[in-house]
Amino acid sequence: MTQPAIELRGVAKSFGKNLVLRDVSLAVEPGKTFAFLGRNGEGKTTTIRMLLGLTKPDVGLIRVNGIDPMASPLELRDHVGYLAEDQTMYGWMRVDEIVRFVAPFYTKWDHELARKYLEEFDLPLRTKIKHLSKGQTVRLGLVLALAHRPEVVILDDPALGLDPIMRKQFNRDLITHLQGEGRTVFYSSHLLYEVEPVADEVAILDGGRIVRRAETEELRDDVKQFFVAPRYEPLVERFGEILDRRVDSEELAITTARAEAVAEALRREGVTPQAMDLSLDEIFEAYVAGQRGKTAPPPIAEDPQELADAS
Ligand SMILES: Nc1ncnc2c1ncn2[C@@H]1O[C@H](COP(=O)(O)OP(=O)(O)OP(=O)(O)O)[C@@H](O)[C@H]1O
Repeated sequence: MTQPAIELRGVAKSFGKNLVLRDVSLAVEPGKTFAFLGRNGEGKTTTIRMLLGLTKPDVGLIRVNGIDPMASPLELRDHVGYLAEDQTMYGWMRVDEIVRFVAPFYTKWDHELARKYLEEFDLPLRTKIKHLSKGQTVRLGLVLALAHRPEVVILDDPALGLDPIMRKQFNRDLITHLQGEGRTVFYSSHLLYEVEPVADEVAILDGGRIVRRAETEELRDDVKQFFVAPRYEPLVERFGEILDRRVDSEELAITTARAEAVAEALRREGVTPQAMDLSLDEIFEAYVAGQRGKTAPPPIAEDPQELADAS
């Protein structure tokens, strides 16, 4: 087996009494774009800081291109490009100045590539950073993260704060400049739909663990919502991993991660399964905020007429 580009094994991390990561294990194959998803505060940035050797795990093993980030932080720099969630740069520097400033930190800096990216991203060389738009700042961050041709690129919610058009543009830039060159991308986000167009695989972090890891197509096939009479709840419980359940008038709406098994079990009972495809956002929500344990009360109608109709 080839060495994974990124590997975490049994990683845990607490801050005081706050147990943020309980037991995180994952391996990313070289050349893949891996989306690391979780709600705000779930520990995505903490994981990334550990990959960069900035935070020490309490227990567990971390390797990036086979390098232990805590033991060899300098060696790691040459192999990794990093774009932070709120890239802060010296506002008084001009675009060309920051590129000249950052280049000597890397032994493999490619001046020609930096020049090419600056041109392709349409960045104004003589403009001060504080006068760049949010979109231009993110693109400049990308130039600084990529011009040393790192094998592994780590992006921490990079499109946060960009408008939808700019987010799409950012993803297009990623596809053009990273995936074409076979680099490994670790893309952290709290929005599944945002990373879906570029991700080969997604992992969902919740409660300090990876609760699901899959290709996006596989997720769509596996996770569906079924509408069944309440008496079939135990059957669905037996055959499907329940992620969410809600009462919807006379029926139960159950979201399961084993759609095929549930459909088959219902068919065996002579019931034609009513399965609904879910959007990626709904799938993500089911994993991180679903009502698994007990039947949730019906949603409260906000419209007074709806309330009157329901009574
Ligand atoms: N240095 C620190 N000291 C104490 N607590 C910390 C520290 N760093 C992170 N935390 C806590 O760890 C938890 C996870 O934070 P983290 O920034 O890793 O989450 P995240 O998933 O990246 O969130 P977001 O999407 O909001 O950036 C939070 O409760 C945060 O307050």
